Amino acid sequence: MSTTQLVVEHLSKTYTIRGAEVQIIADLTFDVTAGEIVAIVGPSGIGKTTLLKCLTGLQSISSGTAEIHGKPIDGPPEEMALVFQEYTRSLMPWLTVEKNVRLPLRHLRLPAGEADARVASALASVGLDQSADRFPWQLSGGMQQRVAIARALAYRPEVLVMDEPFASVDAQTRFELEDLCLKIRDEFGMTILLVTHDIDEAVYLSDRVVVLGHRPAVVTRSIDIELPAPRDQITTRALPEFAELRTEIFELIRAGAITTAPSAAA
Ligand SMILES: Nc1ncnc2c1ncn2[C@@H]1O[C@H](COP(=O)(O)OP(=O)(O)OP(=O)(O)O)[C@@H](O)[C@H]1O
Repeated sequence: MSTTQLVVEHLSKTYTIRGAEVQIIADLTFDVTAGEIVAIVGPSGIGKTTLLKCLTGLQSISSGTAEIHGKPIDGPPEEMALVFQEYTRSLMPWLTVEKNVRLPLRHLRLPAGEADARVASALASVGLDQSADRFPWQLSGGMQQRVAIARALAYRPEVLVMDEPFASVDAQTRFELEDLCLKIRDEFGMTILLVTHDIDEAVYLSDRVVVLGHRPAVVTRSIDIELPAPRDQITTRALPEFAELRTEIFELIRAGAITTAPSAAA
């Protein structure tokens, strides 16, 4: 039976910019089921990162609600872990890979041996078990992003939230990291919520794509991606349905493009 995990109702967000109230997000309503991969897409500057910040408690919600398992989100929920695009800024360069992955476990007060087991298993899941003693700056960009993902995995969140996680790596590494996401979801039953600019990535990875558009932002469409599983970088992307979904989403994003600069709320 599917369980609704995250419920967003009439969420709006207003920033104060140069003394004026500017509404960025207007009245967003959607939910996420446990174990789903949901991609949020939309034109640049629409408010995708702002939405993730509201859902992860890093920014306050101006009105409406976001709840995880029925609990209002009003600070970083312990059920979530976040992976950002900028892995160079999220990893501690003076700590080894192993110590970076262990870092968020400190406050969980795990029984002896449990932290070691989680770190070892997370590093093995991302294929970095041989690199535990190296430092982030000794690794490639793709490997560093794997460390950031391993750190989130070791924490065992129910929901993994990622903001353009693969934007800074080369195309081949990007495909590998996308497949790693699918593997993580299958292995750990984790829910994944990600923002991406890459429409093909959104279609390839997701069970559902939520398209944001207009200013202030609304959900212009929530599209179920019913492509067959298991997904495969070559055969899935070659399917006619894949091309149809890509075109549909591209047109929705174009139609929802922001045509005016942010302006003060009425
Ligand atoms: N802390 C803040 N204070 C004031 N305005 C902000 C703040 N953060 C973002 N904004 C503004 O909110 C709008 C949405 O920004 P946001 O980064 O959420 O968009 P985005 O869709 O993630 O953009 P992109 O696709 O380019 O990364 C932009 O106009 C941005 O300048």
